Amino acid sequence: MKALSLRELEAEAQRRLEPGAYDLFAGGADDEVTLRANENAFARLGLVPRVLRGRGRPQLETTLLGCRTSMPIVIAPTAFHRLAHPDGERATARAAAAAGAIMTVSMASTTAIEEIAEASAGGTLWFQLYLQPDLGFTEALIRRVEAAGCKALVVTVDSPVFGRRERDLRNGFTDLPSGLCCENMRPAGPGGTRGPARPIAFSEALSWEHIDWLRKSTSLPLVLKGLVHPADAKMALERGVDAVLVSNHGGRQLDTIPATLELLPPIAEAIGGRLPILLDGGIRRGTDIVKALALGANAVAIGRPVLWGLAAEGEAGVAHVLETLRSELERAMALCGCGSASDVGPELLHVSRWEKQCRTS
Ligand SMILES: Cc1cc2nc3c(=O)[nH]c(=O)nc-3n(C[C@H](O)[C@H](O)[C@H](O)COP(=O)(O)O)c2cc1C
Ligand SMILES: CCCCC(=O)C(=O)O
Repeated sequence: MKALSLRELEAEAQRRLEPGAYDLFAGGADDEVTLRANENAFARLGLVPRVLRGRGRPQLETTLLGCRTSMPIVIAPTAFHRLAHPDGERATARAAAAAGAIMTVSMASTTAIEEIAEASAGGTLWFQLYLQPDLGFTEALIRRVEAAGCKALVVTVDSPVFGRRERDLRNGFTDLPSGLCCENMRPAGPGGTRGPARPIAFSEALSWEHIDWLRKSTSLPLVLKGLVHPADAKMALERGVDAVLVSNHGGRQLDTIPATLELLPPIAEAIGGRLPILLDGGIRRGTDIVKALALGANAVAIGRPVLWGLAAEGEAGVAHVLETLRSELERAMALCGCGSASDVGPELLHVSRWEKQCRTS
């Protein structure tokens, strides 16, 4: 039987995965406060629909950074797809392309970007980058990514150091199993060969100057991933980036960051419509997407659900995730009286009486 919801799909994936791999995908940092907060925030915010607006079937197509997409749902970068399923990132890319959705390939993919691009066969790929202190290596990787046809660089800025994931420490999960590696981290060797994969470096020295350097190093649009402070959103505007992705890394980096949904309104205010805003963290239902759009996001990104689909059924599982969320979003918009994203606004959100009182007192 096909999973009816993304939550059912997670249960199916958990049955299929080694416990250590499940924990690696499911887990967060420290006490996992942020991990839980992301999903809970959606449940706490109510929707108050409009009726009798006669808007017809909701239209979900949209354009992000010049890329057409069938719906405002992007695949967030997640590492190690071949740990979820032997077909790995190729399967994800095929499912995304068939659904007309954008896939963000992780720098820590277990399949090389060129092979993912081949599997994607004309689908839209973005590439996620951890800026490496070795700028020569970073630049060579950017050239690789451009040559493979990726349409944007998603630069992750929330990881000056790696978060502490206690499930992995408890499970002794420190390395990928033999035969798997971060294929994009293999520098070019002589005669078209590739050397052994380098470890991904996390650097506390990264600064806005590196973003300026990146801006000059590529003509690809730049998305900053992992912004949660409105002051940083203003900096992003000044530095000429092309979009921001409001993210707390799915609760895997700094624990106790509030839910991304709660952090979105001040960021949307700071950006003031001048850049597209994406949000990730805890999106599991079509109604979650309506809430993110109502608070100012142009699109959302999904991380773990894609891994659950992949683990459960490979390409067909990822296709099922995308189709489930697409149809849930369409139904939720119809039930809210919305014919397109432009109908989705804060008037649909329920601000409880006690919240109003807290704000005014
Ligand atoms: C297993 C796993 C691996 C991840 N790998 C990366 C990564 O390589 N690069 C990155 O920027 N974010 C990575 N993320 C964070 C996701 O891009 C995204 O921010 C997060 O998963 C969104 O939350 P969700 O899983 O609740 O949808 C990873 C998340 C998970 C769960
Ligand atoms: C070295 C791979 C990093 C993947 C990542 O970002 C995550 O697990 O959250």
